[in-house]
Amino acid sequence: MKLIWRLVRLYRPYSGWMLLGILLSLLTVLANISLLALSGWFISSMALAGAIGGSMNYFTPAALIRGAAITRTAGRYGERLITHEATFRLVSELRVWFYEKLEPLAPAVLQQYRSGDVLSRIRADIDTLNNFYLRIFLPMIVALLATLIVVITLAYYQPLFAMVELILLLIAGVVLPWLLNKLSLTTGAQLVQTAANLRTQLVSDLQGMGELLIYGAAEQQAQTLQQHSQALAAQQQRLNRLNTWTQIALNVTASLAMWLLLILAVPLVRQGSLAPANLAMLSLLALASFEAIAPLPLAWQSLGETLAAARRIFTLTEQAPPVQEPEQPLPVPESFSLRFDQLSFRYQATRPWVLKELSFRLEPGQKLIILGANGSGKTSLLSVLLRFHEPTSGRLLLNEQPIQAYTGEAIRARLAVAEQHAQVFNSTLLDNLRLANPVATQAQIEQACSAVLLDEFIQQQPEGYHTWVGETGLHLSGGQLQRLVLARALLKPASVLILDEPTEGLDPETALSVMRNILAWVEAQGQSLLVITHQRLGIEAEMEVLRLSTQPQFNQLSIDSQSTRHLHQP
Ligand SMILES: Nc1ncnc2c1ncn2[C@@H]1O[C@H](COP(=O)(O)OP(=O)(O)OP(=O)(O)O)[C@@H](O)[C@H]1O
Repeated sequence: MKLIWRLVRLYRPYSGWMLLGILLSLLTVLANISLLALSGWFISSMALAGAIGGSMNYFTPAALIRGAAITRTAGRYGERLITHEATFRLVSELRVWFYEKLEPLAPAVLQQYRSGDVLSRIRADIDTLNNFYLRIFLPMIVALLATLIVVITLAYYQPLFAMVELILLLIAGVVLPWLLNKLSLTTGAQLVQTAANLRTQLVSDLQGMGELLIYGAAEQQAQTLQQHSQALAAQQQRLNRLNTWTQIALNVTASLAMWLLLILAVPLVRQGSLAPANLAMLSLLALASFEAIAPLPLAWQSLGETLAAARRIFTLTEQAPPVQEPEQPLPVPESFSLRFDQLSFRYQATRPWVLKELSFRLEPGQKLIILGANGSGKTSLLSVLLRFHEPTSGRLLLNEQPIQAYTGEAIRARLAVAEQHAQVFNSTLLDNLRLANPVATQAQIEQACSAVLLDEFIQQQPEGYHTWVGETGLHLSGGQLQRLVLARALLKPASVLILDEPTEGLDPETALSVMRNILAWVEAQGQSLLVITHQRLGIEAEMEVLRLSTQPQFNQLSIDSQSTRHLHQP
């Protein structure tokens, strides 16, 4: 119930559209019921008038029948138009809402999910939420209102008719759907999960197709995919079978209603307390009213599927962001110092410490290398600085104010970062470079590329800066990709340039030249420079060097013996 209430709240901005959809749908159903009932009355009246040689005014009923037919057609058209418009608007808004909810969770929380899983939630689960209004909420409300109107109409002629009709409508609208729901709830939830597993597996297999072929594991993966597909088909088949049987039971109940009313009405006609023409009208009214009930079994069946999709979406969106943003943030000045003060960090309370009581300082314009072996926590340190993770204890100060006083966005706006496994987008070199600085001039872009020695490669390309880099930069060599990421970071107008393993994939000669050029670049821009690396870069003499221990209990940074200068210690 809580889940349904949360769904209703999401739909609230579209309540006007939804209400109009419900009204049009109710009008259509009532027009259809009236059409059948009036036709029954009209044909019987005409036959009776003919039989006794009497006359009757057939203009009014004929006009009413025509009116009902037109209302039914126009109502159906309007209802489809409005309900689908409302749903499409809602789905597009839902995707944006979901994306906005994901943003603060990236990357810390999203790392716990497979990329295909998140993709599946944003696409298929949100699509499934369509069902809630179209297949569940609307048919239920319309069925309820139509039942009320039909039962009141029948009660006007004979309370017993109303009672019989109500019982049969309840069987068709509540008992049958309840049974179907009970039988299909587990399968419905399994179906959502299996479909999600299948998509996740497909995305992951397509991304890693190269490795699967190299390790000869493609056949095995294909078998897993086949198992998921077969499970999905079996679940869909079971749901379809259940649905077909329910529809049959529903039709039988509708016919039963018509026959029972006929049987109950005949003695009344004989007694003269019911007009003969009303016999056909009331029994056809009873039969037609089941049209309003017909979508209910499917509505209940969709409920399992829809609630499972909603649960998967809400589980993700309701995760607490790893970092709390301040209510009244301080502005981040253009130039600032950073100070780690006895800072410790671990990813979870149950996991080992990654950083332990770390203290160091980065002043404006300072150039610092943090040297540490693999797994010593260099990238984690960067994650804390970028506000992707909260320090577990100790303080990180920006201009001597706790980092929590600033928003993550404002801090990141002042930092230019070339991450170790940075993402490049499936676009041109230029687009990827402009990401860091959309207003960069061509001259600035060329300078940055020349600093990282990428200019020659770009000039050799027939399409120059418009060369396509491919998915995750696949059209580039490892070294070219690394230099593209470095050039992108140089282009960002930031106070601090941070490079994580900047020379990864570069040959020693290129690496040294690139690092020297970067030093000159930050000098010219007046930026601070923080380099984190596991290997010496050959520029240590021109920077301050700190060494990070691999064992967090000895994590205090030591000043590297080979460095020439001393670090500002807090
Ligand atoms: N998202 C994460 N969740 C849990 N543990 C993590 C996560 N990321 C890193 N770790 C762990 O934290 C430790 C430090 O990892 P980190 O990537 O910060 O080291 P590093 O010094 O950058 O290593 P390298 O030089 O190999 O890139 C490692 O033991 C790693 O397994």
